[in-house]
Amino acid sequence: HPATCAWPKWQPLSEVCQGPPNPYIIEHSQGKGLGVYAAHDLDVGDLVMRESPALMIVPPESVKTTGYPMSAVTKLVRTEFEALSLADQEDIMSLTYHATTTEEATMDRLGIIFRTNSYKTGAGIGLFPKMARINHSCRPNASYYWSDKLNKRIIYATRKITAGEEIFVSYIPLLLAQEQRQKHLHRYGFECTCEACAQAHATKELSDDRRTTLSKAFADFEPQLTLTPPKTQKSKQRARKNARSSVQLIELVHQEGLADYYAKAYRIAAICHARVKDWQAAAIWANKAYELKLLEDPESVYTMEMRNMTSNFVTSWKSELKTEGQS
Ligand SMILES: C[S@@+](CC[C@H](N)C(=O)[O-])C[C@H]1O[C@@H](n2cnc3c(N)ncnc32)[C@H](O)[C@@H]1O
Repeated sequence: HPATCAWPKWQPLSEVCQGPPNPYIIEHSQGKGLGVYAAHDLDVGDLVMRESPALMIVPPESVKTTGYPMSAVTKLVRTEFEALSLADQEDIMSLTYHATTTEEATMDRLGIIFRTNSYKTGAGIGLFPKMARINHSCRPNASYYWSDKLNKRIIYATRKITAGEEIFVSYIPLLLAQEQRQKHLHRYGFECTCEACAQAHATKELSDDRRTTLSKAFADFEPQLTLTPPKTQKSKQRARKNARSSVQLIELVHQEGLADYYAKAYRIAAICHARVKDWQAAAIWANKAYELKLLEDPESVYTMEMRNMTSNFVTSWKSELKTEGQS
């Protein structure tokens, strides 16, 4: 390999550098059917899988109360499926599925497989037969994004993963108490026994509290995330309070081990500290968010946003230091 090949860190595959064998293996997972395991140690940001959809559809508009019109989806899926090779069709039909009683009465097996295993891909929904073997955890160690440019879905480690450890993503929103999470998971047909759900009662209550507090805090912060400086005495006071609360938010998200939400919390802290002109803290938090966003998707608008914020806050911090030095 050339010296520039930094596999398995994120890097577009070149013709020269194909990297070592897959960073994952698919094997039996106790009580969960098949699962995906790390073939070697993985660091935060390391690539786990990159896969193009074996089948992709652009669904009709989703209805707020009932979701996608499943009969239309099933029809689209069937058309795409019939254009595939026999081997690809067999691969898809071997995937696990779970159907509700209504689904069993109204949908065919292919439609149900698609519903249980598909993921969003920008404007479409795709089926990725290898990724479809990844099981769910309410405290996952991996996350994903869709790259339009590569036409691939990318799964990367969000925590350190040791060789042999199972790789998990989340199928559902995670800032919910266990009971609500379980309701979301019913459509996949299993009772979750992940490390977050299997905790003893008292620890689980604490975990539920943290998740509901985080959910409310993220929603409360949202309308206040502007870089316009506060003008009135009252809004200055609120901005100072927000800066303190944003640090508590980070502590909470770390305590809960929800790596999927770290960058979101760092971004909030960066903006809140910029509003009170604490440029050093603002720059540090923005840079932390940038580092995570960069690992996830170097080209996303969120990565660019955090890069710009970091550079602006560093500039303000430098000019503050210069002014202090002159006085
Ligand atoms: C997308 S598939 C994942 C791969 C699947 N284990 C297989 O063998 O193909 C989703 C299905 O996996 C199982 N599953 C996923 N996460 C699980 C978990 N945390 N506990 C138990 N079963 C799980 C459920 O049967 C679910 O419907």
